[in-house]
Amino acid sequence: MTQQGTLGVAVIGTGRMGADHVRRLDRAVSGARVAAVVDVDGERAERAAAGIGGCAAHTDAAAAMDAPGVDAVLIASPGPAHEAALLEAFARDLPVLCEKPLTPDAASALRVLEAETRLGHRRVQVGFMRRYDAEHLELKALLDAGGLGRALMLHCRHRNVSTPPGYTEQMMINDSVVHEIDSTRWLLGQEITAVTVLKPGGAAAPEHLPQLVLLETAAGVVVDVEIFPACGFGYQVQCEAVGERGTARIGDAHGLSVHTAGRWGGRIAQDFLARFADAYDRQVQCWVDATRRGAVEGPSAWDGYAAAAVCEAGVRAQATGGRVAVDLAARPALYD
Ligand SMILES: NC(=O)c1ccc[n+]([C@@H]2O[C@H](COP(=O)([O-])OP(=O)(O)OC[C@H]3O[C@@H](n4cnc5c(N)ncnc54)[C@H](O)[C@@H]3O)[C@@H](O)[C@H]2O)c1
Ligand SMILES: O[C@H]1[C@H](O)[C@@H](O)[C@H](O)[C@@H](O)[C@H]1O
Repeated sequence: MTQQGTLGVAVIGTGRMGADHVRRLDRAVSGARVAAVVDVDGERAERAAAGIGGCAAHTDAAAAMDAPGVDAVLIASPGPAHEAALLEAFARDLPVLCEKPLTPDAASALRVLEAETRLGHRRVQVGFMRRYDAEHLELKALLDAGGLGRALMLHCRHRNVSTPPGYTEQMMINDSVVHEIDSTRWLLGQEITAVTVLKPGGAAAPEHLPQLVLLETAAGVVVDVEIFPACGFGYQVQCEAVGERGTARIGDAHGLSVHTAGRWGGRIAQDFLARFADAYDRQVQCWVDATRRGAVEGPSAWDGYAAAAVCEAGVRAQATGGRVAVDLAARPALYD
């Protein structure tokens, strides 16, 4: 860190999410600066570094981590590239904020977990940003206080306007429902034990049509998630908790509601960058603050691994049409 204690961050991957984090670290977050950016596409890295004083552009993550002034790493490359970057960061004992998913499958997530366990201390915060969203925090506080009595069900909806090029059916689980998997574990404080996937329209449902993902938890809570990856009209993340003594629901905010000329209506966010802007800011600020104090907080590598294990069961449930039990390794004491 510099004399003033400013955290020098290397951002790996400067695509949609990485570029947004570069802007956030440069302009919205206090106590940090972008010391280096990395992208396998060198021109993209150069564009991300342009205008940021003292920020070097690299095409190799290891070289960026060794550059002067780099104290911490933010990984925003695609999921399959996360394991290699995490292991490079561990080799240098650098703190990491890693975008979700920790890695795209349970075996590689377990390797990361074991590598961090060998270090003997936590190094990773995983980018499950909903844990920093004001509405999700309010719902969590209500559930923790027992405001609904014992929780019994969650009804969730996760809708995107359209699918990006190369989107696959498995990405509905690995890329999108992974968020509901993490919020279920976090909101309820329970592991998920089984997954079933139902496909309206038949087994050969194409990847732009909605699916229903059913999660069962260790204490018998049932969670249904509608994942609709190309709904066409907006980006929606909704969750209704049902307890023994009442219900509570988040995600309905439409901003300004206008009633005029026999009609009423509001707006719907078009993407996650708009809907979760405050949550991303809070997530990165909390990571910077904790890192400057020498602490590691927030969603852990265990949370990343557990989510990957549930996703793996979910992808199998998608393929088989059956109920698939989640196979979870024992939790190392580091994550108690
Ligand atoms: N938390 C959220 O809401 C959220 C939203 C979107 C994406 N994400 C996550 O962020 C990550 C990036 O997603 P995106 O939408 O920005 O993808 P993207 O395709 O827009 O950008 C990825 C970038 O990484 C670069 N890249 C590829 N391999 C690399 C490597 N080995 N080293 C360095 N750079 C590499 C690519 O050239 C590209 O510029 C993914 O893990 C994704 O799941 C999270
Ligand atoms: O990668 C994105 C991102 O993680 C969003 O938060 C999620 O809502 C989308 O469904 C997913 O495709």
